[in-house]
Amino acid sequence: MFNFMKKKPTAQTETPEQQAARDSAIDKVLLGYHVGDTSIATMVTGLERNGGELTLELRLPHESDLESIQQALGQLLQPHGIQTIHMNVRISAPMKGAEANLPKAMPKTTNAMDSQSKPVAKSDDSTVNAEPPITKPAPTQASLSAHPRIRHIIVVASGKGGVGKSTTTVNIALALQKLGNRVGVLDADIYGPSMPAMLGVGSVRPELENEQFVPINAHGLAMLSIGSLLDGDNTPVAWRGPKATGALMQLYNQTNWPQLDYLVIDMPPGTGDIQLTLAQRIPVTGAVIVTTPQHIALLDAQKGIEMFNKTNIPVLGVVENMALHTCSNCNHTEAIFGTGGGEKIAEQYQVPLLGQLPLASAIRAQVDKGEPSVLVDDEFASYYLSIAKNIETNINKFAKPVDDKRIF
Ligand SMILES: Nc1ncnc2c1ncn2[C@@H]1O[C@H](COP(=O)(O)OP(=O)(O)OP(=O)(O)O)[C@@H](O)[C@H]1O
Repeated sequence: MFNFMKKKPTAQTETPEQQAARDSAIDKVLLGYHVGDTSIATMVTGLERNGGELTLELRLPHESDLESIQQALGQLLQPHGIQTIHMNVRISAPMKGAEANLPKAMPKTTNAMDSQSKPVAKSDDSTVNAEPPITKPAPTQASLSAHPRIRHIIVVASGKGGVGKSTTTVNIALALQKLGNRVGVLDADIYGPSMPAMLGVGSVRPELENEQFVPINAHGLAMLSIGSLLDGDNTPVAWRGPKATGALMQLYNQTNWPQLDYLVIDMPPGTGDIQLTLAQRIPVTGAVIVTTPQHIALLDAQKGIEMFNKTNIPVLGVVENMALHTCSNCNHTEAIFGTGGGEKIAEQYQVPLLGQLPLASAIRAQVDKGEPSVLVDDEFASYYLSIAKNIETNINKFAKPVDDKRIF
């Protein structure tokens, strides 16, 4: 089920349970309604509900019959308490050379009770009007409510792939658990979901309970990965745009997360649309940026920090991975890539340097075995524990305001 819900604080008297039930019913309607052969849920790029008022952002195929979509959704959603639907529609450009008679835009507001709604405006100018701008501003972090059962959401990001983000995520999550916290992990790395293998649960599939995913118990962590939902072994997922963000939002929203002190999200590498959308839709307490000492990785890390600054997500700090080399023969540790990269970036952007990690074949060997360093408490566990302690020290000042209606 797709769920793009952003709950706005309203004067409504819905309890969180009622909100969740209504949101879930709306998701089902969207999932079950098809445009051509495709569920309209995959065309939703934004969704917000405020009581009986629903705002949908949609990207529809150019041949869509907007008027009948509008009326059908109105009728289907009315039994679920939706009286008004606001729709902002982008129409995909037609195939080159195709005849087109594209609608300009949906009427801004539709009364779902009114089956005699006005015809959709049409335009003959397909080139100019194929992509009418979305007029609604993107959601901001300040407008997102905290998850009812999750105290802190931490995203672990890197501007560049292969810097050890997932290895660091899994070890930090285990370290936070070791410090006495209830911890969940959401593997959002659609390009190479590696959490299940790193936690030794690669072949386990999550169960469904009341149409919600039940996270996999991975050494005490509540883990869910886009990889756990794929049949293939290590095939990178080439999803893009709304489909990817829709699937990831579904993992976040449609999962029966237990009571958690921390949900650690392993983000896809990079600073593109998917990362930006996730950062705008999930109520994040703070971001951890993983980088390596090499200059190019640092430049990419800067892009990451700038993206989080733009979306008003506090950067909890930078982790410099593979900063030191530990010789597997003599255990001597040395900064073979030079020193000071992480410190420089931390200083420049006024963010803490949470820690520096050695490049050590044992760290790789442990995650390859599905038994990360912190789990087996090897000589590298203390580095991750120290980072987790630094995160704990910093995080409370960034905590999201707690909703009065929280159910714990
Ligand atoms: N500190 C380290 N010492 C030695 N090897 C490491 C270290 N950190 C990560 N690795 C290894 O580097 C490789 C890449 O790590 P990882 O998959 O965590 O990176 P990533 O940034 O998540 O990659 P991607 O962006 O492709 O998902 C893995 O083989 C991992 O075992």
